[in-house]
Amino acid sequence: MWTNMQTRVITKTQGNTVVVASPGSGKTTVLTEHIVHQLRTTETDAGSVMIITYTRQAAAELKQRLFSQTRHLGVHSLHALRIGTFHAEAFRMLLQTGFKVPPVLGTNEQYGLMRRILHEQGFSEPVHVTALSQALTKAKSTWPTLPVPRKYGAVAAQYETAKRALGRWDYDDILVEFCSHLTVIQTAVAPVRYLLVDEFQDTNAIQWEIVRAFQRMWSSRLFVVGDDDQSIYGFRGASPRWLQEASDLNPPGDTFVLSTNFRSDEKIVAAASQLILHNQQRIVKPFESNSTEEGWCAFTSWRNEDEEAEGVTQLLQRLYDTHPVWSVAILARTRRQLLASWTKAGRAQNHVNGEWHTFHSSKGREWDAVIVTGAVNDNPYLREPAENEEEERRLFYVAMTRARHALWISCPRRIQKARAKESKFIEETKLLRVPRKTWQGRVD
Ligand SMILES: Nc1ncnc2c1ncn2[C@@H]1O[C@H](COP(=O)(O)OP(=O)(O)OP(=O)(O)O)[C@@H](O)[C@H]1O
Repeated sequence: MWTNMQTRVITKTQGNTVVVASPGSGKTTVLTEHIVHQLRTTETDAGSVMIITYTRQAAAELKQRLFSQTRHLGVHSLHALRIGTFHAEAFRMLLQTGFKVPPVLGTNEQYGLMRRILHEQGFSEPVHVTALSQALTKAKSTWPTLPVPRKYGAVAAQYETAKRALGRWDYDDILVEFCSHLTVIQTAVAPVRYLLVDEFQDTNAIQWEIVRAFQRMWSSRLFVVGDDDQSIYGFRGASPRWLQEASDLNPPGDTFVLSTNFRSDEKIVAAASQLILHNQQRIVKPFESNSTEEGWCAFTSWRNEDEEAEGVTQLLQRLYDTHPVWSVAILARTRRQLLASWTKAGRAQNHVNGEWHTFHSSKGREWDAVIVTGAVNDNPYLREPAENEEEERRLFYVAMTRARHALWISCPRRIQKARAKESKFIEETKLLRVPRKTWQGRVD
């Protein structure tokens, strides 16, 4: 049963639409329903519609949802929809212009080339390869492209020369080249009359430029959904600013706020709401749970990572025994941290169920039970200290809001033999510390 606000968004057939929404409020669901409604009830030509998702996996899931939802509805034109990431759709359009598009370097090839150049310049790796690649991505996430920081200037120039000599592009070049060839694209490619973008809070400046270019070239209608509180790709130049800007450009009646969370039980929503209130730069919006269940939300601390891993393993075992059909995820801030806890948990016990994800890769997903591990300040697993506290808080918020019924937060007081301090975000959630013995609570 849709809420009134969801119904208004789904059935809107005129003008631009901006949907600003809280976690679990049905952004992706509403976008999918909206497009089905659009195709069923209006003369919209599916070939003139483009839907942008943030990852290839999200594009595949959206396609699957659309096809399964419309199987019995007589919508036959779905195959004509263009669904993909900004990069994939820009690449396809460049190919359609007849422009000679060179092969794009895969990540391993790109890192190999960078490593060779860094080695020749006497830099050490692997930290610098990652840092260089991120610096280049960030520079090219704006339009026109920004200069890279001075530290990387010489090596970045050499990398660009070497790449050109090989006759290759890298991933970041796709959007830069796209923006450089708008005139030919406008005439050679089937117009995009309706552009829909999911996860709009993770748009960067060059992607926003592409949205604006579509509007200039083809007067494209725009439908975007996003949650500024879930903007977590600042290191790639993403900013929640464009969601605000899209909303500001819209007449007030065309911006909608979805505030009812259909995913998480009450305590989880209450704790996450408390946390995100601490961010200053955000669109203030209500956030309430639709669930009639209290749910479970608890945190505890451990002497060290080994003890934490043992606690998590016991919890997983208990969950497996008491709630065998529940989906479970174990989340950590970084991949290295995840690997460390997975190894420790695996060593403690062979039988470990659940999916293991970083906070970033948990985005857009949901599980019945979520265990957030290694919740400390100044996380030693981060290669560079976190610069943007608000983005770190958003990451923690994304992790917490993946849970449907039970959320456990866990903090080791020593990491890699050094003292670690409990994450300040835990206090901000207003959760009270639970003794280790009763941490499992909900499943005991
Ligand atoms: N009106 C509704 N009634 C019942 N369930 C709903 C309703 N709208 C959405 N849902 C369910 O709520 C859950 C969250 O929906 P969805 O994944 O679309 O949210 P989202 O806003 O994209 O989430 P997030 O941004 O946190 O990833 C899904 O399980 C979806 O089926």
